[in-house]
Order: sequence, then structure tokens, then C-alpha cells
Amino acid sequence: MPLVALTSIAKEFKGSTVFENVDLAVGKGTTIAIKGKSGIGKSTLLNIVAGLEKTTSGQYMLDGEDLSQMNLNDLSDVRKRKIGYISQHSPMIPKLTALENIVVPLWFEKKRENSDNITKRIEQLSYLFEINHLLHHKIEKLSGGEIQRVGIIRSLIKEPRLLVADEPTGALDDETALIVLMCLNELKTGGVSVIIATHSAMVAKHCDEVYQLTKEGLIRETLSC
Ligand SMILES: Nc1ncnc2c1ncn2[C@@H]1O[C@H](COP(=O)(O)OP(=O)(O)OP(=O)(O)O)[C@@H](O)[C@H]1O
Repeated sequence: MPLVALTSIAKEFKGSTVFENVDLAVGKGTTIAIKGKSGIGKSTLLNIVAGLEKTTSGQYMLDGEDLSQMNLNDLSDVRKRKIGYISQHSPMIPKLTALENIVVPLWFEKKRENSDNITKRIEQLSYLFEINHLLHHKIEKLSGGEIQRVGIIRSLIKEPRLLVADEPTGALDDETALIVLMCLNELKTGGVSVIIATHSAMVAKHCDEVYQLTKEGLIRETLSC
């Protein structure tokens, strides 16, 4: 069973159709790139996948749960349990350290997880993403690529099954973007599925599957070697 299954998804804003007939199946540990011209609806589609927005019609199954039938409260609960989200500019608190920013999502947890487990997870991820030496540095002193890696670790702190990334490398130069991409690809080994909206051919090249979003649905591209 795929982790994500979208069937005939359509989205309208005030009666105007953004897209329709969107079908997508995302396996565990798979990275997916969604391309498409500006304004076609990539962010809207990712917001739906991230549980931030409702579909107008169609079915969205995530890990066996039907998100298309849920109200906003239940969607928020699924988001907390199963979905991580990053965008082009991960919002950070500049005067706090990288580590303090990473644990912000845990401030709002009713049930606190064992802090040894959290510390271990942050250590592992920060070594993996090569920012372990920066954990106690203030965010305002870090580069864009370093901040983006802090953002990815923060989005993974609650061990989501799915990471939704809206133009995660859009504000970075190619070299830094590649480092961030490598980090995202590393998540596959832990079974996390990643869906990335991007304009970048380089980003798409590093994903397992690439799709073009059109008004009539998603079209899979064949990858050339
Ligand atoms: N909340 C909203 N209310 C009304 N219209 C919206 C809303 N959000 C998005 N839209 C419209 O939906 C369309 C798709 O927008 P979206 O941001 O998803 O496109 P995109 O493909 O991500 O664009 P870009 O590549 O430029 O970021 C646009 O025409 C936009 O104006």
C-alpha cells in the first residue's frame, strides 16, 4: 500500500478550478518532484498533501487514513503525527540557537517525549546533515543553506512518515542546494517519503520520480540518465 494515495483530486478557489484529476501514489522512502509553471498550483497541491488545506473533491489517503473526509481539527492532528513541512524560507527565531529552534515544535506537545530520545535524534540528524558543530550558534549567524538544514531537522523532530518540501532550495545557490538535496535523499534510508515542489531541473534529477502538474492532472516524466 502506498504511503500517499491521491485519487482524482481537484481544487477550486471561489469556483475557479486550479487543477483536477490529480492522481499520485507515493511509496515509502520515495522522493517525488512536482514541477510545473508558475501559478499552476504546486504550492496548493503540497498544502493539500501536508494537510494544511482541504481538497474540493477526490480522495486523499495517507498511511491508511482518509484525510479528504476529515475536519480541520483532525487534519491538524494527522499533521502533528505524520507530516513534516518545509518551505523556501523556514521561519526561525533569529536570537535563538539552532538547537533551540529545532525543539520549538515540541513546546506545543501535550505529551512530552523522553528528552534522551530527542537529544539522540537531534545528534544523529545534525551529524547526518553536517551541522552538529552549529547547534549552539544563533540562527542569525548561520548561512541560508545551514538554516535550511536546521529547518529540515526541525521538520523531522517528531519523526514524520512524510516530508512535504515547497521549493526547499529556491533561495540557495546550486552548490548549497545540492547539499540540502543530499540531506533530503538521506531520509529515504529511514523510510521517510519526500514530496518536493520545484522549478529546478537539478532538484528533479535527484528525485526517484518526477511529475509535471497541469490543470488536467499530474503527468509522469521519464527520467533520462
Ligand atoms: N487561498 C487562495 N485563495 C484564492 N486563490 C488562491 C489561493 N491560493 C492560491 N490561489 C491561486 O491558485 C493558483 C495556484 O497558486 P499556487 O501558489 O499553488 O501556484 P504555484 O504553482 O505554487 O506557483 P509558483 O510556482 O509561482 O509558486 C494561483 O492562481 C493562485 O493565485
